[in-house]
Amino acid sequence: MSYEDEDYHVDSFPKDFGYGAYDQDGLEMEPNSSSNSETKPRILLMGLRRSGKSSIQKVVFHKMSPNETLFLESTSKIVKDDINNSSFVQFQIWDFPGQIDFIEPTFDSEMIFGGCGALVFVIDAKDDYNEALTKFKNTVIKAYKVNPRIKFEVFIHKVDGISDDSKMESQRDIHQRSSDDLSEAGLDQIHLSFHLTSIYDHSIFEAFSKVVQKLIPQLPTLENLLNIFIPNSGIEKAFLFDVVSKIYIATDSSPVDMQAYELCCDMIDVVIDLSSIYSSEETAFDSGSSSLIKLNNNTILYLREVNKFLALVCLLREENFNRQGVIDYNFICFRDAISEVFELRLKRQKMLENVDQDDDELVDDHGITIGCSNHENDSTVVSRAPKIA
Ligand SMILES: Nc1nc2c(ncn2[C@@H]2O[C@H](COP(=O)(O)OP(=O)(O)OP(=O)(O)O)[C@@H](O)[C@H]2O)c(=O)[nH]1
Repeated sequence: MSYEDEDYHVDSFPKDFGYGAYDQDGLEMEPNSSSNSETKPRILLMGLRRSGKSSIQKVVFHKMSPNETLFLESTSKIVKDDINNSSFVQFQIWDFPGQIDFIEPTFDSEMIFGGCGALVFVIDAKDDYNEALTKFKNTVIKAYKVNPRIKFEVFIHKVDGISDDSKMESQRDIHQRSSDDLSEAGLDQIHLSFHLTSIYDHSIFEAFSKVVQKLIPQLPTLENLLNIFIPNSGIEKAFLFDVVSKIYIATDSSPVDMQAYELCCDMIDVVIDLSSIYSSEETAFDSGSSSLIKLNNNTILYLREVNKFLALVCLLREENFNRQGVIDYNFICFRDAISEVFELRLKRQKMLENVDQDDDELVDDHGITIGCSNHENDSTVVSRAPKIA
C-alpha cells in the first residue's frame, strides 16, 4: 500500500476507531435523532474569538495535528460534537463562536446551561485577558443562576513558549481577579478550577481528562480499584485510558507526574500504530491487545486491554515484573470488577429508560455515561471487591 492511497492517512486512527459524526463545516448539526443524546451531559467550550476552542476540540477528539489548526476558520454557529456510540465515554461538546453574546435576552440560557455538566472557558494567555475575564464573569453568573451544578473549568491556553514563571504569574493573576469578580457579585461559593494548557503538548489532554473525570459518577470506585490493584502488583502508577482520545478516565490516588502521563500516552500511540500496520483496521485494539516496553532507566511500561475502548497502562520497576503472573492475575480481577461497575451503570440506565421518569431527575443526572457496549449477557451483578493475590 502506498502512502498516496486514498484510504491511508498518516498519523490517523483506523476509520472505525473514532468518535461519532462531526459537523466538519462548522454548521449547526441537526437535532440529535436519538432522545438519549438530548440527555447526554454537555461540555461547553466558551471564550473569546481565536482563543483556541475549536483547536482544542479538534486536537483532543479528532486527532488533528496542532499545526493544522492554523488553518481553522472562525466558528460562526454553535458546533455540537457527539462523543458517543463508538466511544466508551459518552457526552456532547458544544463549541461556541467567540462572538456569541451570552447575556443577550435572545440567548436561550435555560436550554444551553440546563443540561450542561461542565463549562470550559478558554483564555488566551498570550493576549490581553481583561475582556476575557469580563466575559467569563458574566457567563459564570448567568450559567450558575440556571444550573448551580455546573463545573467551571478555566483553560489558561496557548502557554507554549511562555516561561514557567510567566505561566504561574498569569495563573495567579487570573485566579485572583476572577475570584474577586465573583465575590463582588456575591457568588463566593462557586468553585473554579484552573489549568495551564497548550495543544502543542500533552497538557491539553491532561486538562481534559480532569474535566471529564469530574463528570464520571463511578470515579471514586475506579480510583479505589486502582488503589487496591497497584500496591498488590508492585506497580508505581497506573492510568485507565479512553484509547481513542487518550484522556485518562481514572488513575490511582498518587500524584500525577506529567512525564509519566506523556510516556503512557505515547505508548498508546505506538501500540495502535503498530497494530494498524500488522493487523486489519478492525482489530487494531482488541481483547488480545497488550504490550510491554522496557525503558533504559530500569522502568517498564505495561499496557493491557480492559475492553474495546479502555486500556490500563502501568509504570513499574523492572525487578517487579518478575512476578508477571501475579500482575496478570490481579489485572484479570481488576478487569472483572470494572465490567461489573459498568454493568451496574448500564442496568440503572435501562431502568431509568423503562420507568416514566420525571424531568427533574433527568436534568439532575449530569454524569457521563461510561458503559460497556458489548455485554454478552446481562446477568445479575453482585457488587464485590476484586480478589487480589
Ligand atoms: N500557540 C498556540 N496557538 C494555538 C493554540 N491553540 C490554538 N491556537 C491557535 O489559535 C488560533 C485560533 O484557534 P481557533 O481554534 O480557531 O480559535 P476559536 O476560539 O475556535 O475561534 P472562534 O471560532 O473565532 O471563536 C489558531 O491559529 C490556532 O492554531 C495553542 O495551544 N498554542
